[in-house]
Amino acid sequence: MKVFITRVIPQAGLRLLEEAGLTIEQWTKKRNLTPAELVDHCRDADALLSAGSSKIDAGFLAAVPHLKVIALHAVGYDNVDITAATAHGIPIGNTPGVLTDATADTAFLLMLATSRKAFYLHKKILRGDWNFFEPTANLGLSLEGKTLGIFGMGSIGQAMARRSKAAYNMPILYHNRKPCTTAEKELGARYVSFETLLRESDVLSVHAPLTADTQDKFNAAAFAQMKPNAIFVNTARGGLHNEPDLISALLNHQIWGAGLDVTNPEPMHPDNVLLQMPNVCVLPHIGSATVETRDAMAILAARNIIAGLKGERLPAVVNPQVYEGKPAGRPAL
Ligand SMILES: NC(=O)C1=CN([C@@H]2O[C@H](COP(=O)(O)OP(=O)(O)OC[C@H]3O[C@@H](n4cnc5c(N)ncnc54)[C@H](O)[C@@H]3O)[C@@H](O)[C@H]2O)C=CC1
Ligand SMILES: O=C(O)C(=O)CO
Repeated sequence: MKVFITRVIPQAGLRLLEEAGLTIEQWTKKRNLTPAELVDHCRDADALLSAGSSKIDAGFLAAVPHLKVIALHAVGYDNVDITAATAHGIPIGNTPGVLTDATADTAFLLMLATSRKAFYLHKKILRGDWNFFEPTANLGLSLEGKTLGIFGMGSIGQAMARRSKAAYNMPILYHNRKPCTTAEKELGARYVSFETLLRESDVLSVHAPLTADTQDKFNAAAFAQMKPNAIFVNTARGGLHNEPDLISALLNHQIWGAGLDVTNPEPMHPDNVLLQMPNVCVLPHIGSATVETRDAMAILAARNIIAGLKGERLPAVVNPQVYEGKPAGRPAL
């Protein structure tokens, strides 16, 4: 049995696939696959391990309906047409939980770095602009006791809230599809409307998936309702904020700063005006990028592949509907 992998992934995951006796083909070029290349490489594959943002859409799935399983090296699955995959009976695996802490750390890092203009001031030194001490220069904002707003109080949102409350005693507001009793009991978090979240947050951190409902959720109208000293943090997906509207909001001082681990498109062009702004910090989508986390993601993705090829339920499945009313899979391994 063959698995095609769209990136080079950690050895920890490859080892599991090899031990399961699978033939492995990895895409090693330093560029994304074209849709046609992805189809070509999956024609003789039994499973796909997708690490990156390859579009797994209805057209791709119709071209390779024989795939027994698709495992994502990610928790986000906005690049997958889940309805089409389910219609083809293809289980989609992802990697929830194992990357929660690393990504929450990244959101916390961006909150702190942005509040103190850390990335800009570092570049100032590199430019030879560190001349003499001025009590009124290079000033940032304190976080102690400021209000943190979480948009999407799921695993990572709760982890970000936990860190921020522990570190700066920040009162927590959140907006979510439904109330989160865990966050309310543990952190005293308060469920509020989206509008209230915009109006009352001193730091607003985004942790919801990219969906039709959340696409461009943070647009000109949203930024106009935020506090002029507010910091916007996005470690979810770039598609949740409208970049031209964010740039305008920053230039017009409608919000104070922004910390982004995700942008749209990715990678961000080095000439992007956001990279010149003192109160903006941008990272290259490294939310889950620790050795330990990426190993854990690769292992979980490999376990999803192996289970799928055995016709067993995936350890982490996005579309459990594929198992409804289906006879136990024929062992393929
Ligand atoms: N920058 C990075 O490297 C990483 C980014 N991510 C992104 O973070 C997202 C969240 O990951 P997890 O916390 O593990 O997911 P999760 O499923 O635990 O939490 C997502 C939360 O968003 C809420 N939500 C969904 N739609 C919403 C809406 N329209 N309005 C308000 N809330 C809504 C859900 O109710 C849920 O509480 C992922 O979907 C992914 O896009 C995740 C890991 C790494
Ligand atoms: O897991 C995800 O959704 C990512 O963005 C990469 O870790």
